[in-house]
Amino acid sequence: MADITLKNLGKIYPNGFVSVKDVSLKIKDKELVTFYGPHGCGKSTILRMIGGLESITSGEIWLDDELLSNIPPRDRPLAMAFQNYKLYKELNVHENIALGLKLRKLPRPEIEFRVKKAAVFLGISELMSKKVRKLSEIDRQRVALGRALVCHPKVFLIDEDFSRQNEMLRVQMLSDLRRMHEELDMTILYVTNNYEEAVKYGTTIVLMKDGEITDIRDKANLTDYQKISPVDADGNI
Ligand SMILES: Nc1ncnc2c1ncn2[C@@H]1O[C@H](COP(=O)(O)OP(=O)(O)OP(=O)(O)O)[C@@H](O)[C@H]1O
Repeated sequence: MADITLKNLGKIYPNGFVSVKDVSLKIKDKELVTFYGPHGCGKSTILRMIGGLESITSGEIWLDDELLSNIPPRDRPLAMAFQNYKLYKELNVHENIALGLKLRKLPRPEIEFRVKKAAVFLGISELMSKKVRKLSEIDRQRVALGRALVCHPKVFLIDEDFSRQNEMLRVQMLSDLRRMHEELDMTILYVTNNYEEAVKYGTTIVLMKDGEITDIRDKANLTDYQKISPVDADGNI
């Protein structure tokens, strides 16, 4: 289970800027939620607060029945995808994927089982003994996904920033994520400035403006107009 509940969440940066205002949202287990809104509307701040990279000014974040702020960021059952995925280029693919599990001192057979399973899922089984520095960017991205996958995260957080400059990487990552969502039943939160993408991949689309949620749209119930436009009849997001 991985229900996420945001209760009256707020963020004021130290310089006084109010980035997120009183956001409440319930994300159900196994949803793929896309956050869409103009630059600076607070989407990434919400993701960073969930991930523990940013402190919360007010409100609460719950993961199922646990208050997330009680769990140190490194112990949260979350995975985050970022542009710089910190792979060790001189280690091979297997070593990179297994690294987190070895640090946690999991039994070797369990590590082997998880690494193999992730590699098959991501289609990189043939690459296990290759050094990361010899891989293409797409395969490196998959190794990074593999490293997250083997830790069995309940929730995946992705900011589109991670591949803003490379369209091919981005499309590949999104299709891998969709498979992870459909086949591994993961809860995924994805932040984007591209409405078409938000609708294509999201099961729920959260629209934001000026630090607030303005609409929550269920993909299954989108009108023809909402399928192509974030803007309502009054011209607002
Ligand atoms: N450390 C900070 N100090 C002050 N203001 C900040 C800080 N980080 C972000 N902000 C401001 O908070 C607002 C929300 O930022 P955030 O990155 O969450 O927006 P976003 O919706 O994800 O935008 P983008 O699509 O450009 O990434 C922006 O106006 C940003 O300038």
